[in-house]
Amino acid sequence: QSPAPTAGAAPAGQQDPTARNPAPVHPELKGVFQDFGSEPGLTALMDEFMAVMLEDPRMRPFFENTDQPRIKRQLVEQFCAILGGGCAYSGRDMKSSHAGLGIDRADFNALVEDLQVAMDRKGVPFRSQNKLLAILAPMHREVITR
Ligand code: HEM
Repeated sequence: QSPAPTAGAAPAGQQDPTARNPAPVHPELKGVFQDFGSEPGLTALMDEFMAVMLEDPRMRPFFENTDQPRIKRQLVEQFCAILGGGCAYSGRDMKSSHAGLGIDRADFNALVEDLQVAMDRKGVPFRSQNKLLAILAPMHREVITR
Protein backbone atom coordinates (compact mmCIF):
# COMPACT_ATOMS: atom_id res chain seq x y z
CA GLN A 1 0.00 0.00 0.00
CA SER A 2 1.53 3.31 -1.06
CA PRO A 3 1.07 6.59 0.79
CA ALA A 4 -1.30 9.18 -0.69
CA PRO A 5 0.66 11.27 -3.20
CA THR A 6 1.31 14.91 -2.40
CA ALA A 7 -0.47 17.34 -4.72
CA GLY A 8 1.58 17.78 -7.89
CA ALA A 9 4.05 15.02 -7.05
CA ALA A 10 4.69 12.09 -9.36
CA PRO A 11 3.16 8.77 -8.27
CA ALA A 12 5.60 6.37 -6.66
CA GLY A 13 7.78 4.41 -9.07
CA GLN A 14 7.43 6.89 -11.87
CA GLN A 15 10.94 8.24 -11.71
CA ASP A 16 14.30 7.29 -10.39
CA PRO A 17 14.36 8.50 -6.76
CA THR A 18 18.12 8.98 -7.02
CA ALA A 19 17.73 11.41 -9.94
CA ARG A 20 19.04 14.91 -9.41
CA ASN A 21 16.45 17.59 -8.83
CA PRO A 22 13.50 15.24 -9.36
CA ALA A 23 10.47 17.04 -10.78
CA PRO A 24 6.91 15.78 -11.22
CA VAL A 25 6.48 13.77 -14.40
CA HIS A 26 3.29 13.85 -16.43
CA PRO A 27 1.70 10.34 -16.39
CA GLU A 28 1.81 10.38 -20.21
CA LEU A 29 5.60 10.34 -20.01
CA LYS A 30 5.93 7.29 -17.81
CA GLY A 31 8.76 5.15 -19.16
CA VAL A 32 9.65 7.52 -21.99
CA PHE A 33 12.95 8.72 -20.48
CA GLN A 34 13.94 5.07 -20.02
CA ASP A 35 12.93 4.35 -23.64
CA PHE A 36 15.52 6.94 -24.68
CA GLY A 37 18.16 5.05 -22.67
CA SER A 38 18.18 7.63 -19.86
CA GLU A 39 21.04 10.15 -19.83
CA PRO A 40 23.64 7.92 -21.57
CA GLY A 41 21.07 7.18 -24.28
CA LEU A 42 20.32 10.89 -24.73
CA THR A 43 24.04 11.65 -24.99
CA ALA A 44 24.46 9.01 -27.72
CA LEU A 45 21.30 10.26 -29.44
CA MET A 46 22.61 13.84 -29.59
CA ASP A 47 25.92 12.66 -31.09
CA GLU A 48 23.92 10.89 -33.79
CA PHE A 49 21.53 13.84 -34.24
CA MET A 50 24.40 16.32 -34.71
CA ALA A 51 26.13 13.93 -37.14
CA VAL A 52 22.92 13.58 -39.19
CA MET A 53 22.46 17.37 -39.27
CA LEU A 54 26.05 18.01 -40.37
CA GLU A 55 25.47 15.66 -43.32
CA ASP A 56 22.19 17.36 -44.23
CA PRO A 57 22.75 20.34 -46.57
CA ARG A 58 19.59 21.94 -45.16
CA MET A 59 20.93 21.91 -41.58
CA ARG A 60 24.69 22.03 -41.98
CA PRO A 61 24.84 25.83 -42.49
CA PHE A 62 23.15 26.39 -39.13
CA PHE A 63 25.46 24.16 -37.12
CA GLU A 64 28.85 23.90 -38.86
CA ASN A 65 30.36 26.97 -37.18
CA THR A 66 28.82 26.51 -33.75
CA ASP A 67 30.18 25.03 -30.52
CA GLN A 68 28.66 21.62 -31.22
CA PRO A 69 29.74 19.90 -27.97
CA ARG A 70 28.08 22.68 -25.98
CA ILE A 71 24.83 22.52 -27.99
CA LYS A 72 24.73 18.73 -27.60
CA ARG A 73 25.18 19.07 -23.84
CA GLN A 74 22.39 21.64 -23.63
CA LEU A 75 20.12 19.40 -25.68
CA VAL A 76 20.80 16.37 -23.47
CA GLU A 77 19.97 18.47 -20.42
CA GLN A 78 16.86 20.00 -21.99
CA PHE A 79 15.47 16.68 -23.26
CA CYS A 80 16.28 14.97 -19.94
CA ALA A 81 14.34 17.72 -18.16
CA ILE A 82 11.43 17.56 -20.63
CA LEU A 83 11.17 13.78 -20.37
CA GLY A 84 11.14 13.78 -16.58
CA GLY A 85 14.67 12.47 -16.14
CA GLY A 86 15.29 14.85 -13.25
CA CYS A 87 17.75 17.19 -14.97
CA ALA A 88 17.56 20.95 -14.67
CA TYR A 89 18.05 22.80 -17.97
CA SER A 90 20.76 25.44 -17.56
CA GLY A 91 20.84 26.83 -21.13
CA ARG A 92 19.31 29.90 -22.65
CA ASP A 93 15.59 30.11 -23.39
CA MET A 94 14.39 29.11 -26.87
CA LYS A 95 13.47 32.62 -28.00
CA SER A 96 16.80 34.27 -27.28
CA SER A 97 18.97 31.32 -28.37
CA HIS A 98 17.30 31.21 -31.81
CA ALA A 99 16.54 34.90 -32.33
CA GLY A 100 19.33 35.73 -34.76
CA LEU A 101 19.22 32.53 -36.80
CA GLY A 102 16.48 33.39 -39.33
CA ILE A 103 14.75 30.00 -39.00
CA ASP A 104 11.62 29.37 -41.10
CA ARG A 105 9.06 26.56 -41.04
CA ALA A 106 10.93 24.46 -43.62
CA ASP A 107 14.10 24.69 -41.48
CA PHE A 108 12.14 23.62 -38.42
CA ASN A 109 10.60 20.64 -40.25
CA ALA A 110 14.00 19.60 -41.61
CA LEU A 111 15.46 19.57 -38.09
CA VAL A 112 12.57 17.42 -36.86
CA GLU A 113 13.16 15.00 -39.76
CA ASP A 114 16.83 14.68 -38.80
CA LEU A 115 15.87 14.08 -35.18
CA GLN A 116 13.51 11.30 -36.32
CA VAL A 117 16.31 9.70 -38.35
CA ALA A 118 18.59 9.81 -35.30
CA MET A 119 15.91 8.37 -33.00
CA ASP A 120 15.23 5.53 -35.46
CA ARG A 121 18.93 4.74 -35.67
CA LYS A 122 19.14 4.63 -31.88
CA GLY A 123 16.11 2.34 -31.66
CA VAL A 124 13.86 4.69 -29.69
CA PRO A 125 10.34 3.19 -29.76
CA PHE A 126 7.98 5.04 -32.10
CA ARG A 127 5.44 5.94 -29.40
CA SER A 128 8.20 7.52 -27.29
CA GLN A 129 9.57 9.41 -30.30
CA ASN A 130 6.11 10.87 -30.79
CA LYS A 131 5.77 11.88 -27.15
CA LEU A 132 8.96 13.91 -27.41
CA LEU A 133 7.95 15.42 -30.77
CA ALA A 134 4.56 16.42 -29.35
CA ILE A 135 6.35 18.45 -26.66
CA LEU A 136 8.81 20.02 -29.12
CA ALA A 137 6.21 20.98 -31.75
CA PRO A 138 4.72 24.00 -29.92
CA MET A 139 8.24 25.41 -29.48
CA HIS A 140 8.12 26.42 -33.16
CA ARG A 141 6.54 29.66 -31.92
CA GLU A 142 9.75 30.65 -30.18
CA VAL A 143 12.19 29.24 -32.73
CA ILE A 144 10.72 30.32 -36.10
CA THR A 145 11.31 34.00 -36.84
CA ARG A 146 10.54 34.36 -40.53
C1 HEM B 1 11.83 22.40 -30.90
C2 HEM B 1 12.88 22.75 -31.61
C3 HEM B 1 14.22 23.13 -31.03
C4 HEM B 1 14.74 22.93 -29.78
C5 HEM B 1 14.08 22.25 -28.59
C6 HEM B 1 16.06 23.51 -29.77
C7 HEM B 1 16.92 23.53 -28.68
C8 HEM B 1 18.11 24.21 -28.63
C9 HEM B 1 18.93 24.37 -27.46
C10 HEM B 1 18.64 23.78 -26.08
C11 HEM B 1 19.99 25.13 -27.79
C12 HEM B 1 21.14 25.62 -26.86
C13 HEM B 1 20.69 26.91 -26.20
C14 HEM B 1 21.82 27.62 -25.51
O1 HEM B 1 22.65 28.20 -26.21
O2 HEM B 1 21.88 27.63 -24.28
C15 HEM B 1 19.86 25.44 -29.20
C16 HEM B 1 20.77 26.18 -29.93
C17 HEM B 1 20.75 26.26 -31.30
N1 HEM B 1 19.75 25.87 -32.14
FE1 HEM B 1 18.02 24.97 -31.57
N2 HEM B 1 16.32 24.04 -31.01
C18 HEM B 1 15.24 23.82 -31.81
C19 HEM B 1 15.11 24.17 -33.14
C20 HEM B 1 16.12 24.63 -33.93
C21 HEM B 1 16.05 24.79 -35.36
C22 HEM B 1 14.81 24.48 -36.21
C23 HEM B 1 17.27 25.24 -35.77
C24 HEM B 1 17.77 25.57 -37.14
C25 HEM B 1 17.22 25.12 -38.23
C26 HEM B 1 18.09 25.38 -34.57
C27 HEM B 1 19.40 25.84 -34.56
C28 HEM B 1 20.13 26.10 -33.43
C29 HEM B 1 21.46 26.68 -33.44
C30 HEM B 1 22.27 27.06 -34.68
C31 HEM B 1 21.85 26.80 -32.10
C32 HEM B 1 23.17 27.38 -31.57
C33 HEM B 1 23.05 28.87 -31.41
C34 HEM B 1 24.32 29.46 -30.85
O3 HEM B 1 25.37 28.84 -30.87
O4 HEM B 1 24.24 30.58 -30.37
N3 HEM B 1 17.36 25.00 -33.48
N4 HEM B 1 18.72 24.89 -29.68
